[in-house]
Amino acid sequence: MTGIRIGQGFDVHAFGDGDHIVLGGVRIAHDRGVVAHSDGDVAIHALCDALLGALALGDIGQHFPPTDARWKDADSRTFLRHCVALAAQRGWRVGNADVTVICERPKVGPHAGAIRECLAADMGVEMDAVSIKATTTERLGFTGRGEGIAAQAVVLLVR
Ligand SMILES: Nc1ccn([C@@H]2O[C@H](COP(=O)(O)O)[C@@H](O)[C@H]2O)c(=O)n1
Ligand SMILES: C[C@@]1(CO)OP(=O)(O)OP(=O)(O)OC[C@H]1O
Repeated sequence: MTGIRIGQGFDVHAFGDGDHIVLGGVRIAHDRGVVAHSDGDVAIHALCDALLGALALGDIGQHFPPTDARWKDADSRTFLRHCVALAAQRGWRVGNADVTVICERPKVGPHAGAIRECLAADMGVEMDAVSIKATTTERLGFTGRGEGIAAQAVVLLVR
């Protein structure tokens, strides 16, 4: 078996009532919340799917079914640490990860440092192995209309 694996993930949640969102494990004050079974952390959900993809182990909904009451309002960091443990059990560790968040608001840039710190801790890597970026869609589409937030992630696993 070769010494590297790559995976990618994508997640979307609709905005709903609330006064904050959780992104990359960090609580960010906002005039909307997200509609989700868990805490609705799109960055971590995309990262989990990237990890599970690299491992060819299905997707987040198969490991943490939205029909399971255990995951109601769950802290998504639990999911991320579980996916990293699944990788470790198979001899893999995270090489680096790159996440793009897609929304008009909130601004992600001011929180990037805290998010990278949080994700790096959960993945057992240095902060310089974790990238978080953000983009608007120039007011186009569902993110552009402020209806929801999306994230995509790419992860490299190494032996
Ligand atoms: N939710 C967001 C969206 C964007 N940013 C930062 O603003 C820059 C410009 O965004 P464009 O969509 O106009 O390219 C972007 O490069 C990010 O640095 C952000 O922090 N949060
Ligand atoms: C995270 C889980 C947990 O039940 O539910 P949601 O918070 O709704 O998030 P989603 O991105 O739809 O992934 C599915 C589930 O695994």
